[in-house]
Amino acid sequence: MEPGQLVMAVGPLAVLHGPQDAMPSPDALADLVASRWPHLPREHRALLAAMHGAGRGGAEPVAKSEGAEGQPAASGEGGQADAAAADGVDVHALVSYNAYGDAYEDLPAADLRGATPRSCVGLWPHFATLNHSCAPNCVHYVVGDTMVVRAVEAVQPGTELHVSYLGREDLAPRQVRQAALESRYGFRCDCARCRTEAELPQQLQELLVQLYDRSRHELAPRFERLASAAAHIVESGPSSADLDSEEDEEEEEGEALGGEAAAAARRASGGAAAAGPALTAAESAKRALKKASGGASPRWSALLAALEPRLEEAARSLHLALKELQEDDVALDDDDARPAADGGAAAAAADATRRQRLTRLQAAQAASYQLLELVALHAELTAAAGPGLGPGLGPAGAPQQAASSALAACWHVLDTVARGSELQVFQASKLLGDALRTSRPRPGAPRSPPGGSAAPPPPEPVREAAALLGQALLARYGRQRGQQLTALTQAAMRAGKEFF
Ligand SMILES: C[S@@+](CC[C@H](N)C(=O)[O-])C[C@H]1O[C@@H](n2cnc3c(N)ncnc32)[C@H](O)[C@@H]1O
Repeated sequence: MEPGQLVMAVGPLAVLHGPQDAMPSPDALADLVASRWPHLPREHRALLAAMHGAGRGGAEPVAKSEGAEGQPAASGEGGQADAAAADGVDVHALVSYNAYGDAYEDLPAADLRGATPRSCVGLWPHFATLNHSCAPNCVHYVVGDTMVVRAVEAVQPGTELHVSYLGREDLAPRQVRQAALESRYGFRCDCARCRTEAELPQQLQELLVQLYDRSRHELAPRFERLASAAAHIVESGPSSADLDSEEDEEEEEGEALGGEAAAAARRASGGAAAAGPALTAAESAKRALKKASGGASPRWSALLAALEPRLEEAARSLHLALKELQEDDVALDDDDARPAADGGAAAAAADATRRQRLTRLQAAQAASYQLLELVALHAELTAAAGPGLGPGLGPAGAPQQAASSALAACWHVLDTVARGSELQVFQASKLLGDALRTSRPRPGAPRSPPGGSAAPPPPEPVREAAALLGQALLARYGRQRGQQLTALTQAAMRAGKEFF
């Protein structure tokens, strides 16, 4: 298969939809299947009964349904569940192992169809035959009712196709990923990425877990405070927010979040593929800043500045550990590093091999994604805070450049473990949006070179960002050309802007 090639586009046997960010519970899906059981065609019952964990008594302990934590046991199973049980099927077990749920369907596809994106939870029997890998060779997403699966790299005959079951927990260290898979799906992951990560020096593995915890529990809450402060500015104007004293700020720590951050937290707890709280809290800080008319206030800038040394300290310890690892390792072996002599097919095969043989450095970078993302967001917020307001501003343009290169680093990490993910598409569309904005001629500047009538070629950063977006779009949506590609690119950029 080639990158972007369609593996399947299949319909569900049962699906429930809800508004975006309010995913119906898997228990409700199990109830639906149980209530319809006596009326299902025999072949559908056979398909369901053949799913992993469906057999009563034969399954491992049932994983708790995602997104249904704290909810009372589903009602209404009654006699209908007995009908399934009489056929030897445990409907709740089969749903918990095989159902797919998402807080929102594919956003660029919904945009292109002019549809309002919905959440969903459903059973797609063909899709449920795919096993998990933490660095999968396929990407999957829902368009309307259809589950779409595409290869994201060249796949040789006989190679197993994998998807990721984890959503944004993909970007956590091995211990976190394995614990999630074990508790939800009852297996211990031993994929190529997990094995590579297990080969990292023990001290580095511990540091990666520490930094992940720190990103989520210490640094992300500070971004939440930033979001609360910006939301406050939106509601009451910059002056009153600036009057808050330092003591107030300390007291606020850990308090209920502002509107934007609370929405982000709700989103984060929405379901299977919802984003991790660290990421959404930081993203919401940026969204809130955008809404704050007049940009950053001095207080907001002070909070941003206070974050800098903490992030820097964490980033420095990671940087030193990775440098040490790099010195120990030959990152790519000679075969992988040599350019392919015989054209596209060989290059594609080399690319697939490289991804399957993730280097230790790549595995360590992927496990520290949460921190890299926060560093990138901090750089972005600093650039957005405007000249003279942000902390540590160097020469004009420097904060924007720092933000772009941090974002590009995130894109490359995603390319090793989450190629074709919506996050990779959105990071690339953000890069392109920023590159286009900074390359836009200033008001009053001549639009084309004096004496020349042809439009100038796009500046280098724009071309580079467009190429990264093109690669992510190819992996996720397959080969597109001409107007279709233009429409898809624009939809991805609109959806990315909405999302972040
Ligand atoms: C949706 S099913 C996938 C298809 C399943 N393997 C089958 O034969 O029907 C999910 C279950 O497959 C198994 N599984 C999926 N990925 C796995 C992996 N990487 N290693 C071991 N077991 C895996 C686990 O038992 C998990 O609960």
